[in-house]
Amino acid sequence: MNALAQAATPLPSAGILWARMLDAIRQEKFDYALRWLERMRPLEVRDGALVMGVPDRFFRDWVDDHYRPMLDVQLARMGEGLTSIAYEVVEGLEPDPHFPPTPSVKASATRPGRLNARFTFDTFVVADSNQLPAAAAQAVADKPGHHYNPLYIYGGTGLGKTHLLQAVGNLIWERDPSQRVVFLSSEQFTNEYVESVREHRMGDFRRKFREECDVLLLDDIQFLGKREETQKEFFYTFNTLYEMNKAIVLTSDTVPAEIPGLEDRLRSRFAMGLMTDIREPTYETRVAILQKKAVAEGLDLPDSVAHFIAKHIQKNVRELEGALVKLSAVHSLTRQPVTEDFASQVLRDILPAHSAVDVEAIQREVARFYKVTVESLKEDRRHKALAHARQVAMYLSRKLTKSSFPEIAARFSKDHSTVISAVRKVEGLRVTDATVQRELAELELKLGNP
Ligand SMILES: Nc1ncnc2c1ncn2[C@@H]1O[C@H](COP(=O)(O)OP(=O)(O)OP(=O)(O)O)[C@@H](O)[C@H]1O
Repeated sequence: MNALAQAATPLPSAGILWARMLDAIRQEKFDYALRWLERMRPLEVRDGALVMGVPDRFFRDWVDDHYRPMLDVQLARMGEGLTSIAYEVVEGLEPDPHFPPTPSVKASATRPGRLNARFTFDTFVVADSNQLPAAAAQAVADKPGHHYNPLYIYGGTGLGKTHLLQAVGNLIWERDPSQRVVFLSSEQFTNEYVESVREHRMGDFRRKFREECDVLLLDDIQFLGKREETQKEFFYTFNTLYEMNKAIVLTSDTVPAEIPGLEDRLRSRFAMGLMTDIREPTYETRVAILQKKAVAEGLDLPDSVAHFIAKHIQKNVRELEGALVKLSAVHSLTRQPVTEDFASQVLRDILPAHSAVDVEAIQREVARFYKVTVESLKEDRRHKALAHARQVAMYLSRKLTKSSFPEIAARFSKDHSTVISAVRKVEGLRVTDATVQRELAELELKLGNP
């Protein structure tokens, strides 16, 4: 038994299993992964799954997107018969004392909630496609409330908006921990508002966002347009903070004028400071990002392989990062040299040539196959056959396209946790149910992915 496992003896068996896994991962030198994994807390073993506590849904999706293959391999290697890792959001989760964090995230215990120490200006690659938003974000962090208030950053998915927003919060807090930095998404703002109304705690809500907030960082404000009452509340929050010269930074997938349902008075206020977009990275930027991330990951990435990946993954920094993490994980496990051939083999699922099919095409094919309508796949009806078709469509969307859980969820008008559980369910059925196995094989053949 290794030292960690011994130290963890008083923990339930989930703790011991996790200690063993972490130890193996440490020996494989997945230092980058460890910064994330060490922040999870083993909770229990349930239904063949090791259930891990995570601080929030964002964290869960990131770990699941980037480290699932590696975790699956480690889980299988333990030979305890566990088949998957499940996650549960645990409010106020702090690093487990049995698994002390690496120095880079040591401060995370007291860092304002939802701020992640990984997203800093140091780890952000500045290039033509993001120069202005990066400089503006830096200016806000240097003198909060004085420049560009509000700063409004918009652009496509996976291009670094959240990263910049977090970098502002981290830098302000690191320089002056007395600054009350509030970071959250507009969905979280909405949820907190609704909960406060329901529980008659509006006083607490207003205190949090108007009085006890020096810097408000609101991510993905495009969702604000959907809720009239929340918008009204946000309007007063905004005005109060603005009048007190408190810094406000907002991100969105589009300009205010194109956010459906957004009130005019908010539109005009969002435009009062600086509005700036992050564009898709150029070829050179993609190579630079890959090289910088490879250094952080401790991966020796030959130029030819960086160029190979940059050539194939063009739109999205999140995907570039995912590719690199996967490459690094497989390289550490197999010790195969990192060449273009190796990269094309390891990344075959995520390189575009293999993902020509999109979610809409999958919905059409699945609907035809199960003799239901595409519309019914997006409804809430729980009729058994319909639910199965919907789950299969979600599973195939995840498997055959490069879409993230939230992107797939949007296409099915569902919450992304619904997509995650659907995918898990069908993954299980694929192993245990011969009929489902046949259905999937046939559908994948039809979708051009034999
Ligand atoms: N210029 C960059 N330098 C380094 N990392 C980057 C850069 N741009 C994006 N990333 C990384 O890419 C990933 C996705 O970025 P992020 O989550 O900030 O995207 P986003 O624009 O907020 O996307 P979404 O709209 O889908 O939320 C993150 O892990 C982030 O660290």
